[in-house]
Amino acid sequence: MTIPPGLLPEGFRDRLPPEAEAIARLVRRVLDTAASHGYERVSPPLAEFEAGLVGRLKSTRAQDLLRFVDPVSQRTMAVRPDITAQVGRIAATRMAHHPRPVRLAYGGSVLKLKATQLRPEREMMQVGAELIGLDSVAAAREIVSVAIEALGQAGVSGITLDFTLPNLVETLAQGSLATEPARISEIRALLDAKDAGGLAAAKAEAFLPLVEAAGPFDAAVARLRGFADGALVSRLDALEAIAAPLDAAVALTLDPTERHGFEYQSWFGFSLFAEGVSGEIGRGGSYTIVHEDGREEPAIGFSIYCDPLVDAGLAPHERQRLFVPVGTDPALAARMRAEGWVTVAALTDDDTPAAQICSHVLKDGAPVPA
Ligand SMILES: N[C@@H](Cc1c[nH]c[nH+]1)C(=O)O
Repeated sequence: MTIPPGLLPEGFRDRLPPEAEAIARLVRRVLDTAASHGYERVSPPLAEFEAGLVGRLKSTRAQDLLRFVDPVSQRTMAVRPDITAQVGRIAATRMAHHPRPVRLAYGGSVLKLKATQLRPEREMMQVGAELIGLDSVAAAREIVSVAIEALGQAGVSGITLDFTLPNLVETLAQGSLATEPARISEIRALLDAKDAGGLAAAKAEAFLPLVEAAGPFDAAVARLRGFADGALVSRLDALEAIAAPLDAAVALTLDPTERHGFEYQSWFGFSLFAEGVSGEIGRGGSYTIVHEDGREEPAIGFSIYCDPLVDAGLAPHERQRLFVPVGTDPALAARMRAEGWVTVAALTDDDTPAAQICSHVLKDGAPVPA
């Protein structure tokens, strides 16, 4: 079968102007915000040995990776589906002796093996920050506030933050809601489906309050406090402490059993949404990095997905384009650029502002609308 020219595999695409620039700018703004809080950039490779991507964080599975045999090393390599695991590898190896906590930031493409209905694209631009060495309330507060500040700097408004407690069900099942290990996955599936009837039929009514509580943060916390389990109470206290300093403009919700996309997160997780954008724009939480000697280290971080934001028309290009006719003094064009204009030089006499998508033309030394 011949592949038509220009056809890309399903889930892949070219970004054209102005979207390619909008993505780059979004990445830049998030990284600049993270840098201003002390997060230094690392740049791991696009692909690496499969073993490096699966072992480091709990529950990344080899079958979820796009794998191939490297003709050079003859070993199985995989394209990264998430940069967090690579940052974990760096922190556990080359930066293992760096004083803790280590603050690192990253931005780059990731590749998912399969698209989802909500996200048909398989390649995505991920940008984020990780704090390694701590997963305390103070660390969570910092990570959540840097994520929200970064989105604000990138021009994203109408943010909703949905808290979750990724390993709560396991904790309760080993504690006050003692459950046989064999039944935990059945109960998890019923909780995922928010199947109250199913939980009752499975004689797991004790977990029902977790389904019923999901919703706006304050009301959800109040409901769950009635559930009064020691482990849950301490997590609710932690969530309240994380939520307290947040800008009132950020809408807060809590879905205590949401775990979709939180395969490796531990006690704390959150998803980010923005008005007018379908699906999540970011996600984060606490997790554990496994070192070479088996030692486990706590960490916490966030990732923002730039594609849905740009697809929704956010982060538009605000600089205006100025058409510079043939024969213009280069020093004048340079002055315009210094003033913030994008200058587009005509290289032939028949070029036009319309052909160069210019909003203005340089005429008699000054910009005038085209
Ligand atoms: N990398 C995770 C989010 C995350 C960052 N740090 C911790 N969790 C994701 O994209 O789902």
